[in-house]
Amino acid sequence: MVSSPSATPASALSAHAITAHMGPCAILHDIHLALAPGRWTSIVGPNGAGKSTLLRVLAGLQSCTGSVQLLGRALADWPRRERARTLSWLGQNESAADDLTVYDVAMLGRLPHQAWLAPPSSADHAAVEQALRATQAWDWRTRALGQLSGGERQRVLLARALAVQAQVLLMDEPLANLDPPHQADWLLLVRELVARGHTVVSVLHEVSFALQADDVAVLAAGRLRHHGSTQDAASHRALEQVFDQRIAITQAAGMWLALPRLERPAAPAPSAAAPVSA
Ligand SMILES: Nc1ncnc2c1ncn2[C@@H]1O[C@H](COP(=O)(O)OP(=O)(O)OP(=O)(O)O)[C@@H](O)[C@H]1O
Repeated sequence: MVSSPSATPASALSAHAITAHMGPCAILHDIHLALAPGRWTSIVGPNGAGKSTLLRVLAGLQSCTGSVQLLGRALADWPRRERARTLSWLGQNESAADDLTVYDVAMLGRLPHQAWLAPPSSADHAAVEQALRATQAWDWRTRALGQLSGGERQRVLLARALAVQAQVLLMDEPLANLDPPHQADWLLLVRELVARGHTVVSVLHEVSFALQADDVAVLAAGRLRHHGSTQDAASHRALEQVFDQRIAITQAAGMWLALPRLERPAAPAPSAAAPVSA
């Protein structure tokens, strides 16, 4: 079990009355969300729903009104390095120096643990090796990041996030570019993290993968439409609804899966006021 700076907080992460703007546009509207410790939550919703923005708010990377609490303490009250050791972040299309070796990229995850200008400790090296092995990236450790394919690169960036050994991990589209075996490996990895008491929050487009989480937060048009267990029928209905009934959630091989509905939605009936063509 991972340690917590405050005595068993009710939420690993919680958002209170979050509203976020991009320029004049409101992107998130009055979001209230409490994520229990030791669980994996998927954030799901249509394109543009505000999923990445919400994840960035939870990470303290996006300005907003309202407040976010990490382990019971306001995000803004955490000393920077302590927060960086406690909350790890894997962003979408992350940039990283292409000239760095894979090993050095993963070592960046250890920066919050290192004293200013101090060389990496044996614990840092051990954490980096463990993370690179967990993502099957260890064999490329001397290669430059810029020489890797999209999926290989994603596994190195995942290793960087794992090397932090943070109690809370936030991942935006962690499955991007991963092939099916490595998607399955990611799933197993997250389950191991959660079994060890970590809290994981991931934005996932692939609804079938999102349904393997403990909980799902369903967003649409910047509003939280539903938050509940992935096993609950209410969660399935919320997902089908925000995707305009174009998916059907069904059980197969003991798992909940989302299947595409291939029939097109019925066209709206012509309005009485519509002009009649000659
Ligand atoms: N820099 C920006 N300026 C203006 N609007 C933005 C900016 N970044 C994002 N948006 C808008 O904010 C909304 C939410 O974006 P966000 O990336 O959070 O959505 P998302 O649910 O993660 O989408 P997707 O599934 O397509 O990745 C979108 O309508 C998007 O166009």
